[in-house]
Parts: sequence; C-alpha cells; structure tokens
Amino acid sequence: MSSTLCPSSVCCNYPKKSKPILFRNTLISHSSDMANNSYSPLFETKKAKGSLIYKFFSASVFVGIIFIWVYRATHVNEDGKLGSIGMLGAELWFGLYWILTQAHRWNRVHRQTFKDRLSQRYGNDLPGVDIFVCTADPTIEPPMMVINTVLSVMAYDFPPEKLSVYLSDDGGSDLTFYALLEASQFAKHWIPYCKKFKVEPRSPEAHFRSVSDEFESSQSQPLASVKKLYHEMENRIELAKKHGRKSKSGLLEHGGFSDWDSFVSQRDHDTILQILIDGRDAEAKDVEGCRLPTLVYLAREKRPQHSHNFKAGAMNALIRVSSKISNGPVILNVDCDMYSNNSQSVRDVLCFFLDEEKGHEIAFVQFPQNFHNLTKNDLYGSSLKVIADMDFHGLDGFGGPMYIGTGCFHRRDTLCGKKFTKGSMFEWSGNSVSGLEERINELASCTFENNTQWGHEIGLKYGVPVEDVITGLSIQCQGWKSVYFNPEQKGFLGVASTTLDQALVQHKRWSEGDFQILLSRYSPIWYGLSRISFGLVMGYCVYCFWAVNCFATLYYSIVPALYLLRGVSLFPQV
Ligand SMILES: O=c1ccn([C@@H]2O[C@H](COP(=O)(O)OP(=O)(O)O[C@H]3O[C@H](CO)[C@@H](O)[C@H](O)[C@H]3O)[C@@H](O)[C@H]2O)c(=O)[nH]1
Ligand SMILES: [Mn+2]
Repeated sequence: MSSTLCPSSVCCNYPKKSKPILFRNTLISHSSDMANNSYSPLFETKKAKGSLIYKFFSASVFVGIIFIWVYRATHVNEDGKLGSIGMLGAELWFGLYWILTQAHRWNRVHRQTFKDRLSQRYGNDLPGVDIFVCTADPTIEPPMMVINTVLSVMAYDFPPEKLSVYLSDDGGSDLTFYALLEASQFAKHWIPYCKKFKVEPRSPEAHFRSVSDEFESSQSQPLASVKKLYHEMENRIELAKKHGRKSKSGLLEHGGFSDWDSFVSQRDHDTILQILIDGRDAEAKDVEGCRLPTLVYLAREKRPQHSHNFKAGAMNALIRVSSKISNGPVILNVDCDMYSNNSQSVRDVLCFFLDEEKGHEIAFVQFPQNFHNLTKNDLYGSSLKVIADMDFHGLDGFGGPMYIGTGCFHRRDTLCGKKFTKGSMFEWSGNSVSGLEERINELASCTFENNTQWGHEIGLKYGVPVEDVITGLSIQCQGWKSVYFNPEQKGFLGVASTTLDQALVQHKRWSEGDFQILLSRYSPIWYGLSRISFGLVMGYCVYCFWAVNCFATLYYSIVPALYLLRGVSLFPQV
C-alpha cells in the first residue's frame, strides 16, 4: 500500500532525485556506484572553535599545578607533618584527575548533518526504526507523561510504516496500558495535526504549553479541537485512575485487559503483549487517511524467584520481541520522562548511519540529556551542562561518547550480536496478529535467557547499575565508533531532579555504577586500553574515578580546618 493514498501532501513521499541505494537487511550495504567523485557526505565533523586558546590556557593551568606539587613536596610543616603529607596526596590526586579531564576538553568536535542530501539520495527508501520507551512505575512515572513521550516519538517526521513504537512497562500497570490504548486513538488526530502545521515539539503537553492564544487563524481552530480531544482523554485516564476498570467506558471494555486476569503483582505476572496499532494493517490509518506507526505494549513476564535485571532486562526483552514484529535495523531508546523535542532526529541520525563513507563504522548516535524543568538557579547542577556542552564533544573527538541510556540510536546488530539477528523473521502476512503475539510471548519470559549469552555477550549488560555505560564501552571496545549529536533544536527533553534527595540518589547511583565498571571485566583501563583510543580511556576514567574523588575532597575540606583549631596552617601564608 503506498502512501500516495494520503490526501495530505505533508506526510507523504519526499522527492527522490537520483536512484536510491536500497537498504537491505544491513546498514552496511553500499552501492559501488557511490564511490565516484560526486560523493557528498551526509554529515560533517568540525573541530570546536577556540581549541588553540584552550590548549594555551590548559598548559598554563598545568604549570600552576606543578608549582603546587613542588611547593608541597619541599615545604613540610613540622607541626603538621602528617597533615602536610596528606595534603600532598590530595593535591597529587586532584592534579592527576585534572589531567584526565583534559580528555574532555582537548579535542572537541561538533557534528552537522545534511538531511536534504539524505532525502535526495534515499527518498523514502529508509531503514525501519524501532523506538523503545521504558517505564517502570505508574506512580513515579504518571501514565500521562508516558503517553506524551510515546506520542512525541510516534509523530516523528518519518514514513509511518517504517516506524514502530514499543512501550515496555515494568510496572505491569493496567492503567498505563489503558493510557496507551487511549493514546493510540488520540494519535489518529495528533499525528496529522503535527504534520500539517509542522508542530515542534510533538509532545502534546509541551506543544500546548508553548503555544499562545494569538495563533495564526488557520491553526487556531484545529488547535482548539485537538486540545479538546487531549483534555477529554486526560479526564478519562484520570477517571480510570480513580475508579479502576469499574468505570465502564468505551476503551475500558477492550479485550486486552483480560491479560490482567492472571496478574498477581508487579513482580509476579505473565507476559502481557498487545499490538495496539499494527502498522502493516492497511486499515490502520489516521483521520486524514495516512498510515500510522506500529504501537506495541509489552510487560515482560516477572516472577519473584527470577532476577529481572531492571532496565537492561526490559531492553533485552524488547530487542527480542521487536525482532519478530518490525525488526527495524535502527533502535532508539528513550526513558518515558524524555520526550522528543525535534521531529527531525530520526533523519539526522540516518545521515550518520547511511553515510556511504563513514556510516559503516558507527554503532550508536547519542543525543545529550537536556531538561525542561530546570529551576532558575539549578542548585544541584541537574542541567548537566558541562557534560552536555563540553565533555561529550571531547569524547566524540576521541572515538565517540558513552551510551547514556536515553536519547540514543543504536544499530540493532551491534546491540544484540549476530547470533540472534541471523534467525529468520516471522512472516507477517498470513499470521493473524493475535497468533503472532502468543508465539512471541515466550521471548519475554523470565526463563528465556537461561543458558544464553543475553545480558553478557548479547544485548545490554547485566549486573551494573549503569547498564548503558558498560554496554556502550563494550561496543566501542569491539572497534565501533559512536557519534555525539547536539543540535541547536534539542533532540530530547526530560525531567531533571530538582530536590536534594533526588539529586543525591541519582549521583550516588551514577558514581557507584561507574566505579563498578572500573573494577569490572570491562574496565576502561585493563580491557579498554588496547581496544579504544587513549583519550577515550582517559575520558571514561573521569567518570569511573568520580566516586574515588570523594576521599581527597573530604580530606581537603575537613583536615585543614581541624589543624587550624590547633593553630597550624596547612596552606602557605600570603
Ligand atoms: O526495573 C526497571 C527500572 C527502570 N526502568 C526504566 O529505566 C529508565 C531509567 O530509570 P531511572 O530510575 O529514571 O534512572 P535515572 O537515573 O534517571 O536514569 C539515567 O541513568 C540510567 C543508568 O545509567 C540510564 O539507564 C537512564 O537512561 C538514564 O536516564 C526509566 O525510564 C525507567 O522507567 C525500567 O524499565 N525497569
Ligand atoms: Mn530518570
């Protein structure tokens, strides 16, 4: 079925000016006639401005550090000998750690894509993209937020038949399921509205927040009606939250709820898999008659006696299940609190993967984590500004950024290893969708991974709280590159921690997790050193030694003060 049936020109075919290179099975497929001289790259990489000035500055800081070391080594305060030696230790540590951080500054690069060239060369002959949205708890992650994220990625400017969105619900919540069901209906209005008016961003809530009333008259009427539909949906979801499934109304009668009949608890239930929109079904159309992206709900099986491996376990179940439904060669992973803020991101990313010269070495494209709820003074530094606007550009200069769990596009085959992708795909035609679901359920069962390499050699790695970083590192160690893409119109916006306890919990988890990586089999030092560039090893070490920093910091901030109480100064008199 071709999308030419669609009455609205905005959601349809991009013009194709030259013969496309067909994309078959693998991202690496080249066409030899591309190797001619007229080749123009789909992306470019530029060195950051001011790097020479930075290098001078950095050299001067280093000279300063050496002066401090020399001073400390030659001036031992007789009254506070032990204290001085400790200060020397702390200053040596700080100096060495500072040297590591230079990996984040020294060689920064910026990336730019050429999406017009992508459209010219490939038209709509683009690889399928599977989008995994993860949620785990309907109280901490309210279903309305989750479906806003889902709707924002369903509305990507991308051929809908090539787009499949999977919601992994580790909370196994029938409310989240209900909300998704509602979203699948609302999407039929929302997606054409976005495409018609080129809405940015495409999370309904963010859009309604950003538009003022004095809107162009042509859009004000459609805006009002889509807003009305949205609020009606919101009310129904609120009602369902209050009264559960007892409040009988339309979608609550959906047969899919019977899957909850055997549900014991969040940690004890069967696999629940529902294909809410089957993108291959010619009947799955929006109100303008355009095709819709596939939409799938998955709550993998959970049993108290089986460890579920948190997000990594959820992602691995999604990788398997999606391989039997859409099997998109590109996988985007987003947390449910992080909506797409840029409808062009998929096309941007394909500029990297499909670049005929350099695309074949790229395993993943990571966007920064940006946030929409930062407080004015950002007391706890939740904006992660230095990481996003500095550090990761530096890592990119040395072979590529880390994988940080959300806003990251992977190539499916590098994520899951060849053993699994080699298996043949279920033929979609001829399988009724419900039959298909039953056969796939097993892939999301607790026991499927027993005696397999899942969580080790295949898929995301288990056993570390930062499954993302260790997975990305091991991919890079296999010789792959990654790309950091930080466009002006941010790709994703999420929810930052705004209170001290939230910030502490998060930092503790990250610093502990990164420290565990340092001691693990995949340590950047003993595993990475011979496999990735030295600059990248240093870059990883900045995070891996982050936790260790606390000893020198505590010493430096407490001990000199205690010595002062005894009238001994550990710092030079000025
Ligand atoms: O058993 C679980 C636990 C969590 N999640 C989901 O995983 C995501 C991240 O979990 P969260 O508790 O929000 O952790 P954060 O510290 O905010 O996450 C950051 O750090 C994690 C570890 O590095 C990364 O996985 C995340 O993508 C990154 O946003 C969320 O969408 C959760 O819904 C699951 O799917 N299953
Ligand atoms: Mn989070």
